[in-house]
Amino acid sequence: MAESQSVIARNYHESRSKQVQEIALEYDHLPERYIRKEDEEYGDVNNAGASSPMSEEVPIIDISLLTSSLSELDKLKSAVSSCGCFQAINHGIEGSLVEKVREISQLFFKLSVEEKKKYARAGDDIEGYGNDVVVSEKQTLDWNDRLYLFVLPRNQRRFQFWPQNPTHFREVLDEYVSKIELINEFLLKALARSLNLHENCFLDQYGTTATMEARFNYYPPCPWPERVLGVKPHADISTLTFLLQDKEVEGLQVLKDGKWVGVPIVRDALTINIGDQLEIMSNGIFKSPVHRVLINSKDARMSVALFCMPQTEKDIGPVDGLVTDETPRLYRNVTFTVDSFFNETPRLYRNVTFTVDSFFKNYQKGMRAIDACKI
Ligand SMILES: O=C(O)CCC(=O)C(=O)O
Ligand SMILES: [Fe+2]
Repeated sequence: MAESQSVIARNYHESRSKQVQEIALEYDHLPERYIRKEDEEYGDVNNAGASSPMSEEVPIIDISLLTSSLSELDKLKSAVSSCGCFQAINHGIEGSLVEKVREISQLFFKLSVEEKKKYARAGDDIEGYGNDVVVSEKQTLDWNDRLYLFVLPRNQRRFQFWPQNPTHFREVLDEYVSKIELINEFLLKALARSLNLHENCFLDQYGTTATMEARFNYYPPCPWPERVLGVKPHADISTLTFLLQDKEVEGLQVLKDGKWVGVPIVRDALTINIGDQLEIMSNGIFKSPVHRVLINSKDARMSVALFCMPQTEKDIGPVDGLVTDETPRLYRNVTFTVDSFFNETPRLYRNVTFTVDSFFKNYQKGMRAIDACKI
């Protein structure tokens, strides 16, 4: 009894104080806190460990054609209305910049844990370097270390969390963020046109000082890959998410018609998915997909996600043209805010409040933030 208590205590302490990268080096045991539970899975559990990269399930869209080709626009609409994600090619970001983004991520995660901890997240914060955010003692932890940064608005950046090593980290990230800002705007217009709406209808709700968050993900290999998940099933709270996948190591899956579908690596492509806020704005036509990340026993995997969000505290709701007698409003309005993580006195709004911490709390309980907004 005393022994098992001490094992529990050891596991608990480890999951709080150690990064996954450190745990992965001790090949003798897997802390309990990381072992996945069946009741946290979505979809067909028999399919839970399967990885089936099927490129036809996640369409490749040539986004340079979206202003000139109606068939490409239609292909985009059908992709985001079914699996909710696509692989964007010809996005206009030079290959050399994409490579640099991968490189700064790689160089950062290669630093010693002590060096990385200079940018460590505070216990009650999301921003910074760390592993899974702990909101409950029962929560299963993701097999993932990350660096989380609020990159927009520019005047609210907290540079104490932006690595100075590698030295070009800040410059490269800033350049990449500027490019993604433009693609995000371009795509929001194209998505509106694909529904025969005024091209600014999503952008009008978006506001003038948008929010963007960056998450650099590092997934160490695990000797028991089927017992952990890199990221638990979740949907993003964003409007659009831009993901730079690892160049060689797969792992991302999206839930499509109750089955997990692998998202293959497509050279030079950005993997883009709809987030909850665009599902709400489109009154449910565009789907914010549930997705997760599998781990393997041999190779570490890296990815960089940029989450584009509207200006905080703006009212977000289904756009006028999409609410009709035949297609009634499916969601209440939401207001997106960035609250401190353990804020015990949440601010009240007229509408449902979508906070980053409510997202994490729902996520850790296996629920979706968007469920609270359904009528
Ligand atoms: O690493 C990936 O491929 C996906 C990561 C992800 O879903 C996230 O950071 O929200
Ligand atoms: Fe995600």
